Amino acid sequence: MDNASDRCLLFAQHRSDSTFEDIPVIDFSDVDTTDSLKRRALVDQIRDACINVGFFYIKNHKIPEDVITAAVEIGKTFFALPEASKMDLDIRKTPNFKEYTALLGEKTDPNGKGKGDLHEGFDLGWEEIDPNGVQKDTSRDDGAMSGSNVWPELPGFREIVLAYYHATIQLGRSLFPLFAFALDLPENFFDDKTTKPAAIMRLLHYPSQEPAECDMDGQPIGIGAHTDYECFTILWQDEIGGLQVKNNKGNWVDAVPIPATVVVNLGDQFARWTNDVFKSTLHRVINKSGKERYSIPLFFGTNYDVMLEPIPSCVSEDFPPKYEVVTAGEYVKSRLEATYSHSSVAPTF
Ligand SMILES: O=C(O)CCC(=O)C(=O)O
Ligand SMILES: [Fe+2]
Repeated sequence: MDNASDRCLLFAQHRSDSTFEDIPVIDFSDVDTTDSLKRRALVDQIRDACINVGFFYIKNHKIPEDVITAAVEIGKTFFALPEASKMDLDIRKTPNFKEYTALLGEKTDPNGKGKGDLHEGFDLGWEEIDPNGVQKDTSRDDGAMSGSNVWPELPGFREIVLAYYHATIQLGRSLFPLFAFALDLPENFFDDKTTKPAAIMRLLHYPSQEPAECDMDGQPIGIGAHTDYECFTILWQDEIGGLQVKNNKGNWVDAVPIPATVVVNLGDQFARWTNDVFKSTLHRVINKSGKERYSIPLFFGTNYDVMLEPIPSCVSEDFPPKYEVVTAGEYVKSRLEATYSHSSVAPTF
């Protein structure tokens, strides 16, 4: 393949005509292999999932189970605190979309008919782990979500949550060379674009909804239909279920919980960068299980100042650029502002 048009054709050939009914499960046991055939086999599965589904599960992801369990449990402890103490950390009191969002505080589908999303969340951004437990000033001034984290006064919370955060960041970093390979780019293509990655993590809690509340007609929904804003999301979900992904036919496909996996889905930064060769797929959550649901998405974006311009292998005369070029930070910030804009109390951006 020696010109962009041929490569676009190649990507188009990978696009299957049929719509997906299941989300593929990809085994990452061989992610560090030096065997080029095995690596290519892994990349082929990833390319196929990125072009046709926009979602895949990873099994053998190497995030230690005890690190996950500890983060989930301390998250449950946080959400069980009295509402007043959680509201001390209200996201509207900080300039960079950090800390606590109450039930109905967000409306992830700004066009949705409901009052907002039926979940509460705790948001944090990039922060180094200090072995002495001393909080470093990690504030950055290069875009939305870049300021320092603020932590609840819950013993162990910061260390436990950051341990999960950094284990998941490590998995995220191992994905970029694979995505680059899948796009016929040098494997280090994303290295200089992810030196200060926008890596936003959320602890989420979804109360159960009555089935009658799920008719989408003016009623709240766990999280409204949306695409994610960054390059990709790594999502841990518990065994309750409720995440749904929209396929090409317009049907909602359940992303059923599979033990010992994480879900990866592509976001809008990749869709813009690849001129929609990689899909940023609509998804939503409805928890009608009768039980509480917990999940932890980590949104892995590029440095905020990176221009989201289509990579050459994804544009040609037949596939002209679809999106206006903006920086990654401007894009994420505009989407976050839309998500919170329905609230009666405006955040202090
Ligand atoms: O909780 C989930 O399963 C999905 C959350 C999600 O889509 C998001 O936070 O963007
Ligand atoms: Fe999402």
